Amino acid sequence: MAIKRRKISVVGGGFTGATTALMVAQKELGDVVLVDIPDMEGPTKGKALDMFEATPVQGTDSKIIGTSSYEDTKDSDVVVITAGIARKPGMSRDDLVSTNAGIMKSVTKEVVKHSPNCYIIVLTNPADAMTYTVYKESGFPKNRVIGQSGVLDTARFRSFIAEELNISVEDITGFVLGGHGDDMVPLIRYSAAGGVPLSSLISEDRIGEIVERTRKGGGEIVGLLGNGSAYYAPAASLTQMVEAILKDKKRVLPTIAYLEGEYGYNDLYLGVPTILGGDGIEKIIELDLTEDEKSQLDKSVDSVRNVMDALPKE
Ligand SMILES: NC(=O)C1=CN([C@@H]2O[C@H](COP(=O)(O)OP(=O)(O)OC[C@H]3O[C@@H](n4cnc5c(N)ncnc54)[C@H](O)[C@@H]3O)[C@@H](O)[C@H]2O)C=CC1
Ligand SMILES: O=C([O-])CC(=O)C(=O)O
Repeated sequence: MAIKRRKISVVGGGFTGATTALMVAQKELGDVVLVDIPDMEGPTKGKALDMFEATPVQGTDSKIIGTSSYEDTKDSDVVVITAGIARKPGMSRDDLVSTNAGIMKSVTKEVVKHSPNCYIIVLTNPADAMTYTVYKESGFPKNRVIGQSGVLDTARFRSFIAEELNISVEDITGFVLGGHGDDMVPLIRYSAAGGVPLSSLISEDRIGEIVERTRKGGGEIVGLLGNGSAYYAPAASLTQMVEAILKDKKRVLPTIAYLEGEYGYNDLYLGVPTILGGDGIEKIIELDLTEDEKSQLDKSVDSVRNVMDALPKE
């Protein structure tokens, strides 16, 4: 049987969605379908066509189309959901909950109807609660519904550390746990530069400042942009996750995963270290936490549960 190209659909053709479509195509991970609402059909088609016209120059054979019809997404291997509203200065991610929960429900119905076997990656904020909403609405097994927060939060942390030490970003490893909010938990004990623990390279006070900047990393960009939120680093993070699944790379990446007892939490989507491969979240890695780390994680979980309490009830 002939080998078929992979198909990746990106729902929401705004800043993050369009940038993700471009990055996924640049990596030749498959053909890309960018979907938005009917009112946005023209701009969505225009963006996709513009990207497609870049492919001869870039030497990449990905087809890219824009559409408002889910028929075009039929039989996608991976669907990335970025649909919804983004925050503006003065807002928290949690202020988006009711509008975006409604959008998640309607989008998920269409995704499931047209691609019943796909892997779904959710970006839309508040990301932990939106991933939970998509999981419940889809009826998919938990390994096929994955949220994005930790790759981005860890990338921010790694960038700031690399800048501080003036060494390659590639040599910095780290993990950020917890909800995608201002009390996420960067795990210093598991962070290193070229394998050397951070605590022996940077003072405790300075690490504290970098942790704080990481926690507020999304807000820093919102403040600078003035009308919307980050999209280059979020799109790069989504692309890495799509690649991990489609190439069955079994990457160790922090993702928003469904917990059933892991870390002591139940019926909750939360950022934790996972193995991401050809079957989605193939494993949740349980790290030993100190009392202080666990209490920071509990605080982050309380924030996620508060947002979940604000989800529209059935
Ligand atoms: N989890 C994370 O790490 C991050 C999450 N985000 C979140 O991602 C979401 C998208 O952000 P941006 O792309 O910057 O926003 P944007 O406003 O540029 O794009 C959102 C797009 O979704 C579309 N849309 C709205 N309802 C839709 C529906 N029912 N079906 C299909 N498309 C629909 C809009 O027309 C718009 O084109 C926001 O909620 C933002 O907070 C953004 C960055 C990082
Ligand atoms: O800050 C926001 O609203 C968007 C986001 O989640 C991020 O950039 O981390």
